[in-house]
Amino acid sequence: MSTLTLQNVSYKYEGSERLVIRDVSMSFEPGKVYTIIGKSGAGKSTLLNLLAGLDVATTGHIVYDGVRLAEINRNHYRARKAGIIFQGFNLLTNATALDNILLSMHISGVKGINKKARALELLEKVGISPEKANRKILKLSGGEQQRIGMARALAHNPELIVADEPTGNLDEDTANRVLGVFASLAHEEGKCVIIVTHSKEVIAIADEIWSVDEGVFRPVPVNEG
Ligand SMILES: Nc1ncnc2c1ncn2[C@@H]1O[C@H](COP(=O)(O)OP(=O)(O)OP(=O)(O)O)[C@@H](O)[C@H]1O
Repeated sequence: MSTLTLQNVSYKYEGSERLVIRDVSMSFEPGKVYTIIGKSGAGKSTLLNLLAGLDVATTGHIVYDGVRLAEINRNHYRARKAGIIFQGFNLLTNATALDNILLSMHISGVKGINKKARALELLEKVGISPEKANRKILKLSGGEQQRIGMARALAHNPELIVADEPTGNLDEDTANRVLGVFASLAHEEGKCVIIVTHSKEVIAIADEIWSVDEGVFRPVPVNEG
């Protein structure tokens, strides 16, 4: 398992002079849940995009497994190392939940396991029954789709899990189930889990809390989160 390190990372969007991430240096370790909190527009999603390899730092470096993300094949990084749970990460709506996951496994080159059994097991973990697994995405609710997105992100057994408001659409019981999955990924399977959230329940499972304000990141004592 590898550490994800940010070395003096700053970022500005193309065409803009304003830094939305300002000189961030921090490390994300395996085996921990991190939450990132902060006001709307503070820079949380921008940071997640950088960690997920969807964009590269304007200055500074993001290093994973000893290599700079800017210098590797980031498609490969996303397909093999990182599991990304974003609101806008669309599922194929005309395919079943199960097929969405099987397709993702195929793209990531998952081999040597019973893929269907693994997909059904992941869906069951996030509370999607085998009956719903065989339904087309467009016949499932927003919260169900969100959890299928989560199962899909976990399908290739990533070391790093990056999630943007993963409990946003969920009722309390379902949110608790999903939080249990995140906690067990970190604490039992040794994954690194990074979650952007406004939810107190999510913050409660964090080992480390970071607050972002105008692109500047600061640690928050866990009991004050
Ligand atoms: N594509 C873009 N081009 C230019 N500026 C952008 C772009 N996307 C976001 N921004 C700006 O960058 C800043 C940080 O945005 P970001 O989406 O990271 O905030 P956030 O903390 O995730 O907010 P929210 O909680 O509302 O999702 C904001 O001022 C936003 O307006």
